[in-house]
Amino acid sequence: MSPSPALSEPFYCGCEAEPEPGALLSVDGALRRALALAMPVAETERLPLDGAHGLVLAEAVRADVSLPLFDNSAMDGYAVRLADFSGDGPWRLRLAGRVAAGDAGDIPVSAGATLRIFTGAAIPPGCDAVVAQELTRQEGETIEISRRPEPGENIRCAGEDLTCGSELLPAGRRIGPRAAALLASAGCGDVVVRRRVRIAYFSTGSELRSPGVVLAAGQIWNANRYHLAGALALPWIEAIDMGSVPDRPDLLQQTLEQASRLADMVVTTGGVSVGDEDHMPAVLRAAGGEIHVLKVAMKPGKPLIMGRIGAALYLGLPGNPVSAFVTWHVIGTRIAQALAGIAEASPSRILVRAGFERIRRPGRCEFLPARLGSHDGHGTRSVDIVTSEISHRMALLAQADGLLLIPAETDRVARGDMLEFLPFPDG
Ligand SMILES: Nc1nc2c(c(=O)[nH]1)N[C@H]1C(S)=C(S)[C@@H](COP(=O)(O)OP(=O)(O)OC[C@H]3O[C@@H](n4cnc5c(N)ncnc54)[C@H](O)[C@@H]3O)O[C@H]1N2
Ligand code: MOO
Repeated sequence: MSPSPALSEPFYCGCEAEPEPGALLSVDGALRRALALAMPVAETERLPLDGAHGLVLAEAVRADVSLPLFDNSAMDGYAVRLADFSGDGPWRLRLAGRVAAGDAGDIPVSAGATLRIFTGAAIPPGCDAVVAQELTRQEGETIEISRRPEPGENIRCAGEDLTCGSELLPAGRRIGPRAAALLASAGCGDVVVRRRVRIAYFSTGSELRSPGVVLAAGQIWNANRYHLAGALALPWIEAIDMGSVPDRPDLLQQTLEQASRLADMVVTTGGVSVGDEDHMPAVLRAAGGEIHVLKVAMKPGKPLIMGRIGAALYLGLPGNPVSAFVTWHVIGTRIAQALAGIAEASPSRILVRAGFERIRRPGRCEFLPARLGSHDGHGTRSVDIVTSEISHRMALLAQADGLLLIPAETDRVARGDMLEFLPFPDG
Protein backbone atom coordinates (compact mmCIF):
# COMPACT_ATOMS: atom_id res chain seq x y z
CA MET A 1 0.00 0.00 0.00
CA SER A 2 1.33 3.45 -0.85
CA PRO A 3 0.84 6.54 1.31
CA SER A 4 -2.48 8.36 1.08
CA PRO A 5 -2.69 11.00 -1.72
CA ALA A 6 -3.76 13.54 0.95
CA LEU A 7 -0.29 13.37 2.45
CA SER A 8 1.37 14.50 -0.75
CA GLU A 9 -1.05 17.43 -1.07
CA PRO A 10 1.34 20.25 -1.91
CA PHE A 11 1.87 23.38 0.12
CA TYR A 12 2.08 25.34 -3.19
CA CYS A 13 4.77 27.28 -1.46
CA GLY A 14 5.87 28.87 -4.72
CA CYS A 15 8.98 26.83 -5.38
CA GLU A 16 7.22 23.88 -7.01
CA ALA A 17 9.37 23.48 -10.14
CA GLU A 18 12.03 20.79 -10.00
CA PRO A 19 15.28 22.60 -9.25
CA GLU A 20 18.36 23.06 -11.39
CA PRO A 21 21.10 20.66 -10.27
CA GLY A 22 22.71 22.13 -7.17
CA ALA A 23 19.75 24.37 -6.39
CA LEU A 24 17.49 24.00 -3.37
CA LEU A 25 14.67 21.49 -3.62
CA SER A 26 11.15 22.81 -3.06
CA VAL A 27 9.25 21.86 0.09
CA ASP A 28 6.72 19.99 -2.03
CA GLY A 29 9.46 18.29 -4.04
CA ALA A 30 11.24 17.25 -0.85
CA LEU A 31 7.99 15.97 0.58
CA ARG A 32 7.28 13.95 -2.59
CA ARG A 33 10.73 12.37 -2.46
CA ALA A 34 10.37 11.48 1.20
CA LEU A 35 6.86 10.10 0.76
CA ALA A 36 8.10 7.92 -2.10
CA LEU A 37 10.29 6.22 0.52
CA ALA A 38 7.63 6.06 3.23
CA MET A 39 5.60 2.87 2.83
CA PRO A 40 3.07 2.26 5.62
CA VAL A 41 4.17 -0.34 8.19
CA ALA A 42 2.86 -3.68 6.99
CA GLU A 43 2.16 -5.43 10.30
CA THR A 44 -1.41 -5.26 11.54
CA GLU A 45 -3.14 -6.60 14.61
CA ARG A 46 -6.70 -7.13 15.78
CA LEU A 47 -7.27 -5.32 19.04
CA PRO A 48 -10.22 -4.84 21.32
CA LEU A 49 -11.67 -1.37 20.77
CA ASP A 50 -10.63 -0.44 24.31
CA GLY A 51 -6.99 -0.96 23.40
CA ALA A 52 -7.11 0.77 20.02
CA HIS A 53 -7.60 4.41 20.96
CA GLY A 54 -5.50 6.69 18.76
CA LEU A 55 -4.28 3.86 16.50
CA VAL A 56 -4.82 3.71 12.73
CA LEU A 57 -7.37 1.47 11.04
CA ALA A 58 -5.58 -0.93 8.68
CA GLU A 59 -8.75 -1.74 6.76
CA ALA A 60 -12.11 -0.11 6.15
CA VAL A 61 -14.83 -1.06 8.61
CA ARG A 62 -18.27 -1.84 7.19
CA ALA A 63 -21.42 -1.50 9.23
CA ASP A 64 -23.30 -4.73 9.75
CA VAL A 65 -26.14 -2.88 11.44
CA SER A 66 -28.07 0.30 10.68
CA LEU A 67 -27.92 3.30 12.99
CA PRO A 68 -30.13 4.02 14.84
CA LEU A 69 -30.59 0.31 15.38
CA PHE A 70 -34.39 0.70 15.71
CA ASP A 71 -37.00 3.48 15.60
CA ASN A 72 -36.82 5.22 18.97
CA SER A 73 -38.11 8.26 20.78
CA ALA A 74 -36.24 11.56 20.75
CA MET A 75 -38.25 12.91 23.71
CA ASP A 76 -39.82 11.99 26.99
CA GLY A 77 -43.55 12.03 26.26
CA TYR A 78 -46.33 9.87 24.84
CA ALA A 79 -46.27 7.48 21.89
CA VAL A 80 -49.40 7.97 19.80
CA ARG A 81 -51.19 6.70 16.68
CA LEU A 82 -51.99 9.50 14.22
CA ALA A 83 -55.25 7.69 13.35
CA ASP A 84 -56.54 8.79 16.78
CA PHE A 85 -56.30 12.49 15.84
CA SER A 86 -59.33 12.92 13.58
CA GLY A 87 -61.61 15.95 13.87
CA ASP A 88 -60.71 18.91 16.05
CA GLY A 89 -58.71 18.72 19.29
CA PRO A 90 -58.10 18.58 22.07
CA TRP A 91 -57.89 14.80 21.95
CA ARG A 92 -58.03 12.54 24.97
CA LEU A 93 -56.13 9.26 24.98
CA ARG A 94 -56.14 6.45 27.51
CA LEU A 95 -52.77 5.75 29.19
CA ALA A 96 -52.15 2.07 28.50
CA GLY A 97 -48.63 1.47 29.78
CA ARG A 98 -45.06 2.69 29.59
CA VAL A 99 -41.91 1.95 27.61
CA ALA A 100 -38.45 3.11 28.72
CA ALA A 101 -34.99 2.88 27.09
CA GLY A 102 -33.91 -0.75 27.29
CA ASP A 103 -37.47 -2.16 27.14
CA ALA A 104 -38.34 -4.28 24.13
CA GLY A 105 -41.13 -1.84 23.25
CA ASP A 106 -43.34 -4.47 21.66
CA ILE A 107 -46.54 -3.50 23.51
CA PRO A 108 -49.47 -3.27 21.08
CA VAL A 109 -51.34 0.03 21.33
CA SER A 110 -55.05 -0.17 20.70
CA ALA A 111 -57.22 2.61 19.19
CA GLY A 112 -57.58 5.60 21.50
CA ALA A 113 -54.63 4.58 23.68
CA THR A 114 -51.20 6.02 24.29
CA LEU A 115 -48.01 4.80 26.01
CA ARG A 116 -45.78 6.81 28.30
CA ILE A 117 -42.40 6.77 26.51
CA PHE A 118 -38.90 8.00 27.36
CA THR A 119 -35.98 9.19 25.23
CA GLY A 120 -34.24 6.28 23.52
CA ALA A 121 -37.11 3.83 24.04
CA ALA A 122 -38.21 1.71 21.07
CA ILE A 123 -41.32 3.00 19.33
CA PRO A 124 -44.15 0.52 20.00
CA PRO A 125 -45.71 -1.10 16.90
CA GLY A 126 -48.49 0.98 15.41
CA CYS A 127 -47.32 4.30 16.91
CA ASP A 128 -46.21 6.94 14.45
CA ALA A 129 -45.38 10.00 16.58
CA VAL A 130 -44.25 10.97 20.05
CA VAL A 131 -45.80 14.01 21.74
CA ALA A 132 -43.39 15.76 24.11
CA GLN A 133 -44.73 15.66 27.67
CA GLU A 134 -44.63 19.48 27.92
CA LEU A 135 -47.42 19.59 25.30
CA THR A 136 -49.75 17.28 27.23
CA ARG A 137 -51.92 17.39 30.29
CA GLN A 138 -52.58 14.35 32.45
CA GLU A 139 -55.86 13.78 34.27
CA GLY A 140 -55.78 10.45 36.05
CA GLU A 141 -55.29 7.83 33.35
CA THR A 142 -56.19 10.25 30.54
CA ILE A 143 -53.69 12.25 28.51
CA GLU A 144 -54.98 15.39 26.85
CA ILE A 145 -53.23 16.68 23.72
CA SER A 146 -54.32 19.91 22.05
CA ARG A 147 -52.01 20.04 18.98
CA ARG A 148 -52.17 17.39 16.23
CA PRO A 149 -48.71 15.75 15.95
CA GLU A 150 -46.84 15.58 12.63
CA PRO A 151 -46.20 12.11 11.18
CA GLY A 152 -42.90 10.85 12.62
CA GLU A 153 -42.68 13.70 15.14
CA ASN A 154 -39.93 13.02 17.70
CA ILE A 155 -39.12 9.63 16.17
CA ARG A 156 -35.48 8.86 15.31
CA CYS A 157 -35.76 6.37 12.46
CA ALA A 158 -33.72 3.20 12.13
CA GLY A 159 -30.95 3.70 9.56
CA GLU A 160 -31.29 7.49 9.20
CA ASP A 161 -27.69 7.99 10.36
CA LEU A 162 -26.08 4.97 8.72
CA THR A 163 -27.33 2.10 6.60
CA CYS A 164 -26.31 -1.49 7.11
CA GLY A 165 -23.47 -2.46 4.73
CA SER A 166 -22.14 1.06 4.23
CA GLU A 167 -18.61 2.10 5.14
CA LEU A 168 -18.40 3.02 8.78
CA LEU A 169 -14.82 4.29 8.63
CA PRO A 170 -12.13 4.13 5.93
CA ALA A 171 -8.72 2.52 6.21
CA GLY A 172 -6.21 5.08 7.43
CA ARG A 173 -8.59 6.72 9.88
CA ARG A 174 -7.17 7.41 13.33
CA ILE A 175 -9.40 6.05 16.05
CA GLY A 176 -9.99 9.33 17.83
CA PRO A 177 -12.85 9.85 20.25
CA ARG A 178 -15.45 10.34 17.49
CA ALA A 179 -14.36 7.26 15.54
CA ALA A 180 -14.23 5.17 18.73
CA ALA A 181 -17.75 6.24 19.67
CA LEU A 182 -19.05 5.38 16.18
CA LEU A 183 -17.38 1.96 16.19
CA ALA A 184 -18.88 1.28 19.61
CA SER A 185 -22.32 2.48 18.45
CA ALA A 186 -22.17 -0.04 15.62
CA GLY A 187 -21.15 -2.84 17.98
CA CYS A 188 -17.55 -3.27 16.75
CA GLY A 189 -15.84 -4.84 19.75
CA ASP A 190 -12.50 -5.16 17.98
CA VAL A 191 -10.71 -3.57 15.04
CA VAL A 192 -7.73 -4.26 12.78
CA VAL A 193 -5.06 -1.60 13.21
CA ARG A 194 -1.51 -1.05 12.00
CA ARG A 195 1.21 -1.50 14.52
CA ARG A 196 2.62 1.71 15.90
CA VAL A 197 5.37 3.41 13.90
CA ARG A 198 8.72 3.15 15.66
CA ILE A 199 10.56 6.45 15.59
CA ALA A 200 14.01 6.65 17.16
CA TYR A 201 15.46 10.09 17.79
CA PHE A 202 18.58 11.71 19.12
CA SER A 203 20.08 15.18 19.39
CA THR A 204 23.59 15.91 18.20
CA GLY A 205 25.86 18.57 19.64
CA SER A 206 28.74 18.64 22.14
CA GLU A 207 27.28 21.78 23.68
CA LEU A 208 24.06 20.10 24.80
CA ARG A 209 23.19 19.29 28.39
CA SER A 210 19.93 18.20 30.00
CA PRO A 211 17.74 20.88 31.56
CA GLY A 212 18.24 20.83 35.32
CA VAL A 213 22.03 20.44 35.23
CA VAL A 214 24.46 23.31 35.79
CA LEU A 215 26.10 24.46 32.55
CA ALA A 216 29.77 25.15 31.91
CA ALA A 217 30.71 28.10 29.69
CA GLY A 218 29.53 27.66 26.10
CA GLN A 219 27.06 24.90 26.91
CA ILE A 220 23.28 25.10 26.46
CA TRP A 221 20.31 23.05 27.54
CA ASN A 222 18.93 20.62 25.00
CA ALA A 223 15.60 21.91 23.63
CA ASN A 224 15.14 19.65 20.61
CA ARG A 225 15.07 16.43 22.58
CA TYR A 226 12.13 17.74 24.58
CA HIS A 227 10.35 19.10 21.54
CA LEU A 228 10.58 15.75 19.81
CA ALA A 229 9.64 13.79 22.92
CA GLY A 230 6.48 15.91 23.07
CA ALA A 231 5.75 15.81 19.34
CA LEU A 232 6.17 12.03 19.22
CA ALA A 233 4.00 11.36 22.27
CA LEU A 234 1.13 10.14 20.11
CA PRO A 235 -0.77 6.88 20.43
CA TRP A 236 0.24 5.71 16.92
CA ILE A 237 3.95 6.30 17.52
CA GLU A 238 6.37 4.25 19.58
CA ALA A 239 9.09 6.79 20.35
CA ILE A 240 12.59 5.53 21.07
CA ASP A 241 14.72 8.15 22.82
CA MET A 242 18.40 7.59 21.95
CA GLY A 243 19.50 10.60 23.99
CA SER A 244 22.05 13.20 23.03
CA VAL A 245 25.30 12.48 21.20
CA PRO A 246 28.36 14.77 21.07
CA ASP A 247 29.79 15.88 17.71
CA ARG A 248 32.00 12.79 17.32
CA PRO A 249 31.56 10.92 14.04
CA ASP A 250 32.27 7.51 15.59
CA LEU A 251 29.61 7.94 18.29
CA LEU A 252 27.14 9.49 15.87
CA GLN A 253 27.55 6.60 13.43
CA GLN A 254 27.21 4.01 16.17
CA THR A 255 24.02 5.61 17.49
CA LEU A 256 22.59 6.08 14.00
CA GLU A 257 23.19 2.42 13.11
CA GLN A 258 21.68 1.24 16.37
CA ALA A 259 18.65 3.50 15.90
CA SER A 260 18.12 2.27 12.33
CA ARG A 261 17.95 -1.33 13.55
CA LEU A 262 15.28 -0.46 16.12
CA ALA A 263 13.04 1.89 14.18
CA ASP A 264 11.05 2.55 11.01
CA MET A 265 12.31 6.12 11.05
CA VAL A 266 15.29 7.82 12.63
CA VAL A 267 15.13 11.53 13.39
CA THR A 268 18.16 13.54 14.44
CA THR A 269 18.62 17.23 15.14
CA GLY A 270 21.73 19.25 14.38
CA GLY A 271 24.90 18.64 12.44
CA VAL A 272 23.34 18.94 8.98
CA SER A 273 24.85 22.24 7.85
CA VAL A 274 28.28 22.99 6.39
CA GLY A 275 30.45 23.59 9.48
CA ASP A 276 33.38 21.36 10.48
CA GLU A 277 31.28 19.92 13.29
CA ASP A 278 28.29 19.17 11.04
CA HIS A 279 28.84 15.46 10.61
CA MET A 280 25.47 13.95 9.80
CA PRO A 281 25.67 13.77 5.96
CA ALA A 282 29.06 12.02 6.10
CA VAL A 283 27.98 9.83 9.02
CA LEU A 284 24.86 8.72 7.15
CA ARG A 285 26.94 7.76 4.10
CA ALA A 286 29.58 6.01 6.22
CA ALA A 287 26.80 3.97 7.85
CA GLY A 288 25.73 2.78 4.38
CA GLY A 289 22.79 5.15 4.17
CA GLU A 290 21.70 7.17 1.18
CA ILE A 291 20.73 10.83 0.91
CA HIS A 292 17.67 11.73 -1.18
CA VAL A 293 17.25 15.36 -0.10
CA LEU A 294 19.98 17.62 1.29
CA LYS A 295 18.77 21.21 1.08
CA VAL A 296 15.24 22.56 0.89
CA ALA A 297 13.98 25.96 -0.26
CA MET A 298 12.36 26.80 3.05
CA LYS A 299 13.12 29.18 5.87
CA PRO A 300 13.80 28.10 8.48
CA GLY A 301 15.03 24.67 7.58
CA LYS A 302 17.28 24.97 4.55
CA PRO A 303 19.69 22.27 5.71
CA LEU A 304 17.40 19.25 5.95
CA ILE A 305 18.40 15.69 5.12
CA MET A 306 16.04 12.98 4.02
CA GLY A 307 17.25 9.55 3.14
CA ARG A 308 17.43 5.93 4.15
CA ILE A 309 19.58 3.79 6.35
CA GLY A 310 18.93 0.06 6.14
CA ALA A 311 15.19 -0.45 6.34
CA ALA A 312 14.65 2.86 8.15
CA LEU A 313 13.85 6.27 6.78
CA TYR A 314 16.20 9.00 7.93
CA LEU A 315 15.28 12.60 8.65
CA GLY A 316 18.07 14.96 9.69
CA LEU A 317 16.51 18.15 11.07
CA PRO A 318 18.55 21.32 11.53
CA GLY A 319 19.85 22.02 15.02
CA ASN A 320 18.40 25.50 15.52
CA PRO A 321 15.42 24.69 17.72
CA VAL A 322 12.79 26.69 15.82
CA SER A 323 14.12 25.25 12.54
CA ALA A 324 13.89 21.74 14.01
CA PHE A 325 10.34 22.44 15.15
CA VAL A 326 9.21 23.87 11.81
CA THR A 327 10.75 21.13 9.70
CA TRP A 328 9.23 18.45 11.92
CA HIS A 329 5.84 20.16 11.95
CA VAL A 330 5.70 20.76 8.20
CA ILE A 331 7.54 17.76 6.77
CA GLY A 332 8.38 15.25 9.51
CA THR A 333 4.81 14.76 10.67
CA ARG A 334 3.63 13.96 7.12
CA ILE A 335 6.34 11.34 6.72
CA ALA A 336 5.49 9.80 10.08
CA GLN A 337 1.81 9.80 9.12
CA ALA A 338 2.62 8.08 5.82
CA LEU A 339 4.56 5.37 7.70
CA ALA A 340 1.61 4.94 10.05
CA GLY A 341 -0.82 4.55 7.13
CA ILE A 342 -2.77 7.66 8.16
CA ALA A 343 -4.94 9.01 5.35
CA GLU A 344 -5.63 12.58 6.49
CA ALA A 345 -3.00 15.24 5.84
CA SER A 346 -1.86 17.61 8.53
CA PRO A 347 -1.01 20.27 9.48
CA SER A 348 -4.28 21.89 8.46
CA ARG A 349 -4.28 25.32 6.82
CA ILE A 350 -6.54 28.35 6.98
CA LEU A 351 -6.56 31.71 5.18
CA VAL A 352 -5.56 34.83 7.08
CA ARG A 353 -4.83 38.46 6.21
CA ALA A 354 -1.42 39.97 6.67
CA GLY A 355 -1.50 42.56 9.42
CA PHE A 356 1.95 43.84 8.42
CA GLU A 357 3.99 45.09 5.45
CA ARG A 358 7.21 43.48 4.36
CA ILE A 359 9.72 43.58 1.51
CA ARG A 360 11.59 40.30 1.17
CA ARG A 361 14.06 38.44 -1.00
CA PRO A 362 12.26 35.74 -3.05
CA GLY A 363 13.65 32.23 -3.27
CA ARG A 364 12.74 30.26 -0.14
CA CYS A 365 9.24 29.92 1.23
CA GLU A 366 8.95 30.87 4.87
CA PHE A 367 7.07 29.27 7.73
CA LEU A 368 7.05 31.98 10.36
CA PRO A 369 5.74 31.63 13.90
CA ALA A 370 2.95 34.20 14.10
CA ARG A 371 0.10 35.33 16.28
CA LEU A 372 -3.48 35.61 15.15
CA GLY A 373 -5.09 39.02 15.52
CA SER A 374 -8.63 40.29 15.26
CA HIS A 375 -11.39 39.13 12.89
CA ASP A 376 -12.18 41.37 9.91
CA GLY A 377 -15.96 40.92 10.20
CA HIS A 378 -16.06 38.33 7.37
CA GLY A 379 -14.56 35.43 9.30
CA THR A 380 -10.93 36.10 8.38
CA ARG A 381 -8.34 36.87 11.01
CA SER A 382 -5.32 39.07 10.66
CA VAL A 383 -1.89 37.76 11.49
CA ASP A 384 1.24 39.48 12.71
CA ILE A 385 4.88 38.50 12.70
CA VAL A 386 7.65 39.94 14.82
CA THR A 387 10.68 39.14 12.64
CA SER A 388 11.78 36.59 10.06
CA GLU A 389 15.06 35.82 11.85
CA ILE A 390 13.49 33.25 14.08
CA SER A 391 15.50 30.04 14.00
CA HIS A 392 16.69 30.48 17.62
CA ARG A 393 13.60 32.35 18.95
CA MET A 394 11.99 29.73 21.18
CA ALA A 395 10.04 32.24 23.25
CA LEU A 396 8.56 33.67 20.06
CA LEU A 397 7.61 30.18 18.92
CA ALA A 398 5.95 29.35 22.24
CA GLN A 399 3.82 32.51 22.02
CA ALA A 400 2.74 31.88 18.41
CA ASP A 401 -0.64 30.49 17.34
CA GLY A 402 0.75 28.83 14.23
CA LEU A 403 3.04 29.20 11.22
CA LEU A 404 2.45 31.79 8.53
CA LEU A 405 3.34 30.52 5.06
CA ILE A 406 4.95 33.10 2.78
CA PRO A 407 5.36 31.66 -0.72
CA ALA A 408 8.85 31.53 -2.22
CA GLU A 409 8.22 33.92 -5.11
CA THR A 410 6.76 36.67 -2.89
CA ASP A 411 8.89 39.82 -2.89
CA ARG A 412 6.44 42.01 -1.00
CA VAL A 413 3.69 41.37 1.52
CA ALA A 414 1.16 44.22 1.70
CA ARG A 415 -1.16 44.75 4.65
CA GLY A 416 -4.40 42.85 3.94
CA ASP A 417 -2.84 40.26 1.58
CA MET A 418 -4.34 36.79 1.96
CA LEU A 419 -1.85 34.22 3.18
CA GLU A 420 -2.01 30.65 4.39
CA PHE A 421 -1.61 29.87 8.07
CA LEU A 422 -0.95 26.52 9.75
CA PRO A 423 -2.59 26.72 13.18
CA PHE A 424 -0.97 24.77 16.00
CA PRO A 425 -3.34 22.12 17.24
CA ASP A 426 -2.20 22.57 20.84
CA GLY A 427 0.62 23.85 23.04
N1 LIG B 1 28.09 28.84 6.75
C1 LIG B 1 26.84 28.45 6.96
N2 LIG B 1 26.42 28.32 8.22
C2 LIG B 1 25.16 27.95 8.46
C3 LIG B 1 24.29 27.70 7.40
C4 LIG B 1 24.77 27.83 6.08
O1 LIG B 1 24.04 27.61 5.10
N3 LIG B 1 26.05 28.19 5.91
N4 LIG B 1 23.00 27.39 7.68
C5 LIG B 1 22.49 27.89 8.91
C6 LIG B 1 21.19 27.34 9.13
S1 LIG B 1 19.95 28.00 8.20
C7 LIG B 1 20.93 26.44 10.09
S2 LIG B 1 19.31 25.93 10.40
C8 LIG B 1 21.93 25.88 10.91
C9 LIG B 1 21.78 24.37 10.92
O2 LIG B 1 22.86 23.84 11.49
P1 LIG B 1 23.02 22.38 11.99
O3 LIG B 1 21.85 21.55 11.67
O4 LIG B 1 24.30 21.90 11.51
O5 LIG B 1 22.93 22.57 13.54
P2 LIG B 1 24.09 22.86 14.57
O6 LIG B 1 25.19 23.60 13.93
O7 LIG B 1 24.35 21.59 15.23
O8 LIG B 1 23.29 23.80 15.55
C10 LIG B 1 22.76 25.03 15.13
C11 LIG B 1 22.34 25.84 16.34
O9 LIG B 1 21.33 25.16 17.05
C12 LIG B 1 21.73 24.89 18.40
N5 LIG B 1 21.24 23.56 18.75
C13 LIG B 1 21.58 22.41 18.17
N6 LIG B 1 20.94 21.38 18.76
C14 LIG B 1 20.20 21.91 19.74
C15 LIG B 1 19.33 21.35 20.71
N7 LIG B 1 19.12 20.03 20.76
N8 LIG B 1 18.73 22.18 21.58
C16 LIG B 1 18.95 23.52 21.54
N9 LIG B 1 19.76 24.10 20.63
C17 LIG B 1 20.40 23.32 19.75
C18 LIG B 1 23.23 24.91 18.34
O10 LIG B 1 23.80 25.14 19.58
C19 LIG B 1 23.46 26.03 17.33
O11 LIG B 1 23.29 27.28 17.94
O12 LIG B 1 23.23 26.19 10.42
C20 LIG B 1 23.38 27.58 10.09
N10 LIG B 1 24.73 27.82 9.75
O1 MOO C 1 17.23 27.32 7.80
MO1 MOO C 1 17.90 27.64 9.24
O2 MOO C 1 16.84 26.40 9.58
O3 MOO C 1 17.10 29.17 8.81
O4 MOO C 1 17.77 28.47 10.65
